[in-house]
Amino acid sequence: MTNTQVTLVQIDNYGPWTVTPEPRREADLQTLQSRLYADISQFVGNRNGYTFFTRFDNMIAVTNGLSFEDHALLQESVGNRYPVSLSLGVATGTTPAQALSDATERIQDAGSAQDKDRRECLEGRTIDDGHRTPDDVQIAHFDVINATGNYTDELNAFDSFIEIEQGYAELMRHMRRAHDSLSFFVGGDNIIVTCPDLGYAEYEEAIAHVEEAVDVRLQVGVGRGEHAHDAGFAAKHALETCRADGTRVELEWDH
Ligand SMILES: Nc1nc2c(ncn2[C@@H]2O[C@H](COP(=O)(O)OP(=O)(O)OP(=O)(O)O)[C@@H](O)[C@H]2O)c(=O)[nH]1
Repeated sequence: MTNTQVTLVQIDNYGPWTVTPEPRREADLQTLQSRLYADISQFVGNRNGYTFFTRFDNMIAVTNGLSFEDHALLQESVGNRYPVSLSLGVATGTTPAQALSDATERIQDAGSAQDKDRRECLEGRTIDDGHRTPDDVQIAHFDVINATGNYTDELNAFDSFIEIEQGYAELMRHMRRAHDSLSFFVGGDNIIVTCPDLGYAEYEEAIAHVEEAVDVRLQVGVGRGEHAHDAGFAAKHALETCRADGTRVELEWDH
C-alpha cells in the first residue's frame, strides 16, 4: 500500500514582500521564483524526491526519504541565500491528497501565509528510517500522444499551449476528484501524477475521460518505488514501452 510523504513549501509573507515598500519589478520576481524552485528541486532531487513548482509561492514536493533534519537544512540554506524564508508542512498518508491536506493544515495552524510573525515554521512528521517499502510511492507519467505532430508542428505556439493546458486541467481535476491524486504539469506535454494504489482500469478510465471532455489523447507509464525518483524513473521506462508498442497504459510492475 502506498505511503506518500508530501511537503507543502510556502514562502513566508511573500505577498506583502512583493509590494514593499512599493511593487517590485515583475521580471525580478519571476527570476527569484524560478531560482528558488530550481534550488529546492535540486536539494530534494539529490535526496530522491520530486518538487513541483505549482503556484511558485506554494510548492508541493514528494519527499519520501527526506528526514525532518533535511527539511530544516533546506530552510536554513534558503534563509541564508534568499531575501525570503520558507515554512514547511510535512505529512504522510495512503493517498497523496490526504497527505497534502494534513501538511497544509499543519502550516495553516501555525499562522497565515501573510502573517509577518510566522517565519520558518517546520511542522508535521516524516517516515522513519526502516519503515520505508518499495511500494510507498506510485508515480504516473502522462504525455500527449504525438504532441509534436498534432500541435507543435501544426499550430502556433500559443494555441498548442492552450490544447496541452486543457488536457492538463481536465486530468488534474479528474485525478483529484476520483482518485485523491495530485497532478503537475512539468513542461512540454508532460504531466506527472502522484497516486495511491491504482491499476489499469483507473488509468484507462482517466485517459478516456480526458479524450471525451477535451479531445486530448494521452498515454501513461506508471511506476512504484521507495522514493519519487525510483517510482518516476520506472514510470518513464513504462512510458517508453507505450511509445514502442502503441499502448495507452503501461504499469512497470506488470512486466
Ligand atoms: N519534464 C519532462 N518533459 C518531457 C519528458 N519527455 C518529453 N518531454 C517534453 O515533451 C515534449 C514533447 O516530447 P514527446 O512527448 O517525446 O513528443 P510527442 O510528439 O508527444 O511524441 P510521443 O510522446 O512519442 O507521442 C518535449 O519537447 C519535452 O518538452 C520528460 O520525461 N520530462
